[in-house]
Amino acid sequence: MPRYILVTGGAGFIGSHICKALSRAGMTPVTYDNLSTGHADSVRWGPLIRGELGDAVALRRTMAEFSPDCVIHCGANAYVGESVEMPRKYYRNNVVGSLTLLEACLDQDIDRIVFSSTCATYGVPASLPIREETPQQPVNPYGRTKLIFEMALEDFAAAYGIRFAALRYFNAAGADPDGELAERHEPETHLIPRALLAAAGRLERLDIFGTDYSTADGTCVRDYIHVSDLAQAHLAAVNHLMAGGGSLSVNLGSGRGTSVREILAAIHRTTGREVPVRYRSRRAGDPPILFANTARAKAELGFAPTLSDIDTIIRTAGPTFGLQVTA
Ligand SMILES: NC(=O)c1ccc[n+]([C@@H]2O[C@H](COP(=O)([O-])OP(=O)(O)OC[C@H]3O[C@@H](n4cnc5c(N)ncnc54)[C@H](O)[C@@H]3O)[C@@H](O)[C@H]2O)c1
Ligand SMILES: O=c1ccn([C@@H]2O[C@H](COP(=O)(O)OP(=O)(O)O[C@H]3O[C@H](CO)[C@@H](O)[C@H](O)[C@H]3O)[C@@H](O)[C@H]2O)c(=O)[nH]1
Repeated sequence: MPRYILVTGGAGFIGSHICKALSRAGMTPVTYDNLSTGHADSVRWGPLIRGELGDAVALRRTMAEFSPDCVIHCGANAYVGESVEMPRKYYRNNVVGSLTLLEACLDQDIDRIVFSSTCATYGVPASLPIREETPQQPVNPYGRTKLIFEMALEDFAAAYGIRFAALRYFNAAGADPDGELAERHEPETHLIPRALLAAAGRLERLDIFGTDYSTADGTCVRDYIHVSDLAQAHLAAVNHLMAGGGSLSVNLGSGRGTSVREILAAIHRTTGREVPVRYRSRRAGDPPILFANTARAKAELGFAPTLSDIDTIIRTAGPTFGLQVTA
């Protein structure tokens, strides 16, 4: 009997890497995706069901057809800036759509859910490194929609006996080391792909948003985690729930902070290319420093990243943009 795992957003950047990892572990991912930002040609390891999170009928039909052991819920809108301008879209998709999915799970007796949450739920953290107990005080609509669904999961778990893993990703980056998948967002807003586009001459220059932060070099610090490491953490979470493990909320990061300037230095080191830059003012809503305490991921899921050093992240992402990288 094939073991099916339903992956919403499986055609997206992170979801497609998760599907590959599930397949390698002997499971069959069933992608449920409306292809709003995902790509059909990234769905290679199981069926693609083209559908909306808000479509309760299609969700129930898909669940009845495959009887998945677990749902991994990656489908969402995920641009912080857009969420400030278009909160309606974010509440509709990330809250109403996610609740429609959760109710369908209840109705179809699917009681294991892995959720793509985010360190954006912490807002400007009260202390560093960020622990799971650090107060969650999101500073933008995107982070709030993700926190609302975390709360729904907790309430549904207490009342209806579902079990969940809320995985709070830090900054996903890099690409499949085999070169089968890439980060393909349109528009691309993330730092590393934009910097690589600039290094490759496909973008005139990279805007650096703020050089006056109270960090060592004045630029923002983030915790970059390789997308294939993230995928492995999802496998660990699925296995945890399948083995009867309890609900948990876990940070997924490398545990290290890297500044914007350090990213540019790594690109120079690994590709030999300078990134042409322009200095701009701060981007609204950007916390100065975010990085994870990773102890719980290690203790509860046995998860430790192996590809998340910056040079490996750049080396795996570089070829997507036509850049030669050092071995
Ligand atoms: N990229 C990051 O650094 C990061 C960090 C923290 C959390 N996350 C979360 O991880 C998840 C995946 O992010 P990503 O970077 O791969 O984004 P992505 O845009 O590449 O993937 C999202 C996928 O969800 C699909 N989708 C969106 N709305 C849908 C709907 N209503 N019905 C069906 N499918 C829908 C899209 O078509 C796409 O394939 C998101 O939930 C995001 O909030 C991402
Ligand atoms: O052209 C650019 C793009 C970004 N940055 C800076 O680079 C850092 C990283 O930015 P970006 O790559 O856009 O990621 P975040 O804004 O940190 O958001 C990502 O990481 C979050 C977790 O930290 C997730 O929740 C979001 O979904 C995901 O988009 C920030 O300090 C930005 O100000 C620049 O200086 N220039």
